[in-house]
Amino acid sequence: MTIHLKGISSEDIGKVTLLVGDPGRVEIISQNLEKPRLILNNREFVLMNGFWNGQKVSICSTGIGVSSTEIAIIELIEQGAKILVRIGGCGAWKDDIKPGDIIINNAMARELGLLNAYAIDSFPAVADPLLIQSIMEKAVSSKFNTHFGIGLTSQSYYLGQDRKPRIKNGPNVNNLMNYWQERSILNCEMETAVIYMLASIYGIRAANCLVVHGNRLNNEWVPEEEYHNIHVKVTNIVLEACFDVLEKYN
Ligand SMILES: O=P(O)(O)O[C@H]1O[C@H](CO)[C@@H](O)[C@H]1O
Ligand SMILES: O=c1cc[nH]c(=O)[nH]1
Repeated sequence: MTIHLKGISSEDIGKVTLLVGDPGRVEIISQNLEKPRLILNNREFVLMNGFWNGQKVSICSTGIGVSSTEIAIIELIEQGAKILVRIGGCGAWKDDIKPGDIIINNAMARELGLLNAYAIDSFPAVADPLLIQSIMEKAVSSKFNTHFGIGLTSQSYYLGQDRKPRIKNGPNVNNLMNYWQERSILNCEMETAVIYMLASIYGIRAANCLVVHGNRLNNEWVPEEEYHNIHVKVTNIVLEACFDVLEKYN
């Protein structure tokens, strides 16, 4: 079942698999690992593995959005991935969340029909509670401002995230950001719901730990180099949390 993650085997998958959207970020965060090794580079999918405190970890890019993420997750899980954590970027939709802060989402809202090849819309997009708790504790004791709550996974970057390209009105998007703000949504990105739903369907653990790339209300964004450095630090926080959960609960 590795039509896109061509030729990988269960040997390539670590005890923990970190997921990023951007293929370029795989190598950046692999600097946290000992003996980092490139396993695969095909289309939007880059897979590396290495060791963290002697434990095997893999890092895989999912590309942007639902379809490429579904492909990566199915192929990783079917090759034995048991813990998936998305370390990615997001936009904050709440005024007190600053660029460079961290957001951990316990659940995701999403548009109707997302993953309806797998389950009807009432199926939840929720994180593993133990993993989320552990990541939350590590993040809070780090120097980062950390926020916790429900986010939105959108299938669109422009109109579906309340941006205004030349076409300013779609069938469902009037006051979209305001609609979700009134429902206490913290942030928006494009992959987490897919990961949470497929992990729940397969009975494995998943969580996220996102870096706020920018605040959509005041349009402040983190400079690119700082943004990458934050992802590197977040990777260590997440790995500590995952291996704590593995040690306590297996
Ligand atoms: O920072 P990454 O992980 O690439 O993710 C975010 O950035 C992309 C949009 O620019 C989407 O994939 C969104 O979820
Ligand atoms: O606003 C943003 C920022 C990062 N990723 C998104 O999908 N949206």
